[in-house]
Amino acid sequence: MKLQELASALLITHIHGNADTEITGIEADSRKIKPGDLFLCIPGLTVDGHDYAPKAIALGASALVTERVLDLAVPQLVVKDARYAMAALSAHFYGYPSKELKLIGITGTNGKTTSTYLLEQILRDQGFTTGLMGTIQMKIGDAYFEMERTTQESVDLQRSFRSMCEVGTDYCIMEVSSHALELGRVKGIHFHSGIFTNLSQDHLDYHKTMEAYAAAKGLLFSRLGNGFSGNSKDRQYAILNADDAASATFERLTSAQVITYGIEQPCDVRATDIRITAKGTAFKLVSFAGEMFFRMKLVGKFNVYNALGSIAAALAEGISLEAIRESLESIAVVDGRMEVVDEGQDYLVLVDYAHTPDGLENALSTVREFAEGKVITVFGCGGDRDRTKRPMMGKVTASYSDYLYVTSDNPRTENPDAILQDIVPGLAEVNYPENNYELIPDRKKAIQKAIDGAGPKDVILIAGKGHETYQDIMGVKHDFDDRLVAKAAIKGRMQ
Ligand SMILES: CC(=O)N[C@H]1[C@@H](OP(=O)(O)OP(=O)(O)OC[C@H]2O[C@@H](n3ccc(=O)[nH]c3=O)[C@H](O)[C@@H]2O)O[C@H](CO)[C@@H](O)[C@@H]1O[C@H](C)C(=O)N[C@@H](C)C(=O)N[C@H](CCC(=O)O)C(=O)O
Ligand SMILES: Nc1ncnc2c1ncn2[C@@H]1O[C@H](COP(=O)(O)OP(=O)(O)OP(=O)(O)O)[C@@H](O)[C@H]1O
Repeated sequence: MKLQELASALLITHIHGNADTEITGIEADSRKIKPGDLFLCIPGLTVDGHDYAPKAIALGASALVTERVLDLAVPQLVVKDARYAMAALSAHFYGYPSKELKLIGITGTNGKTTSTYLLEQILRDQGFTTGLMGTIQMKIGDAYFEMERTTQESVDLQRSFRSMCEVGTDYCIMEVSSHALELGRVKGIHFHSGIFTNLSQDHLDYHKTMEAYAAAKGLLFSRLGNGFSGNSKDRQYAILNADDAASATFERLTSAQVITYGIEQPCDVRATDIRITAKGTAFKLVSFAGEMFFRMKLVGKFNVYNALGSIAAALAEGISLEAIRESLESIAVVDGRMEVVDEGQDYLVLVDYAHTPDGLENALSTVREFAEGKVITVFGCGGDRDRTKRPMMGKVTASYSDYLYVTSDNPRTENPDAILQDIVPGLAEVNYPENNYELIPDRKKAIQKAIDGAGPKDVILIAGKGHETYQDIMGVKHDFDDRLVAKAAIKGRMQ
């Protein structure tokens, strides 16, 4: 594509340099430049992409997008906001692929990953070709890719959507993080529907206030507005959790058709008569499409919410309640979410990704409902992330646990002992007895100790890492998988 053609996406008519320069790719990271690429100079939060322009040119970049003219011998598109330009240009370069897919975005503090898998399963069982994007992985056709972030940068998103179109994808289900919404990563993307799971404290290191965090989430719904999805005449849906106060605001922001789901408040898709055991969840579904009993293998009331959001989205696509039930009942586990580590021991070991105060509260209140013995929790808090969450997470775990092992969870560049000390005031807040907890920064030792000390029928919840297979210490990712560590410890104890 010629540079001039690309510039038309931004209504730019003046180009510094040769407007006929051929652009064969588009990239915002100098380390990934290939000859012929347009390099976007993004002023970041840590470094300025303009500083990497010479490196990009040395690797073959044929033109630049800049926020100021650089004294470099390649054509330049000078823009006011390079991030915005990145979103608009990459959508244009890849031919607006999101208009060729039915894209369902899922946002909220907790439950995004789980919900993507539930909805994906329902749609696949109907014979649709699905793509998926989220924290654990991206799926394009039959290929799987590991993800660096929950929601990619706009260039990578558009590229991925184009690849999905090429393999005949009908639906893409993607997690949309608040960072992505705030940083404009999803600008210029046509969403068919949006699902909101819930809102509770997280990521305040970035958003600073809950109001700003909520406003970022709301951007998904304010964009779902014109009643039509891309070029097609399909109706857009905003699927909102009626039990979360933020939904009322999102409902006001959107002009898409709203479908509400929940347990407590009157709504369109509602679960009643909920039963929760260590083996799964049962509930009666009452909806505009009829009533039906569901029996899922997924554990926890929060998974009823995740199921309800997916049921509402699937009903909006015209899928029958019977078919939805069959799909949901076939799902055994979502990677690292309430995953049971079973070596035949007489106590229950669960690995769960809960890493927010609300996520922990949901996971632990569920465990409390079925635990016949003591509840023992192993958990920690991430380094270089929202510090105000730490005492809150301490308070929540203490409120629901009989014994606690406070340990490390990706300390990153922080001192692990200092993070543990930030959690302790939360325990004190609920007068948690000092001899009911131990601070063990070494996560492997903490898990081993929890398992060695468990009695018959006790439940050990190992929270925070879920599917993750590393521990980030000083920016280095060391192999670490809670499930493997727990398995080895259980076997070790049996010998
Ligand atoms: C807060 C945030 O999201 N920051 C993202 C942002 O960083 P930044 O603006 O500081 O960028 P930067 O690192 O200063 O770089 C500026 C520019 O220079 C370029 N550069 C940089 C170095 C170089 O050698 N060459 C080069 O070209 C970069 O590609 C970039 O275009 O742009 C970078 C480039 O795309 C991202 O890597 C970075 O994500 C960081 C790693 C991150 O941790 N993001 C997390 C917080 C995040 O996005 N999380 C959400 C939510 C997860 C959840 O819900 O739990 C997610 O969607 O994953
Ligand atoms: N609907 C929900 N409400 C509250 N907590 C939930 C819900 N669903 C899952 N959780 C808890 O949050 C944890 C993370 O779930 P999941 O990975 O689905 O969320 P997520 O929104 O994708 O998280 P992240 O943005 O950090 O990747 C689970 O392990 C569980 O403990």
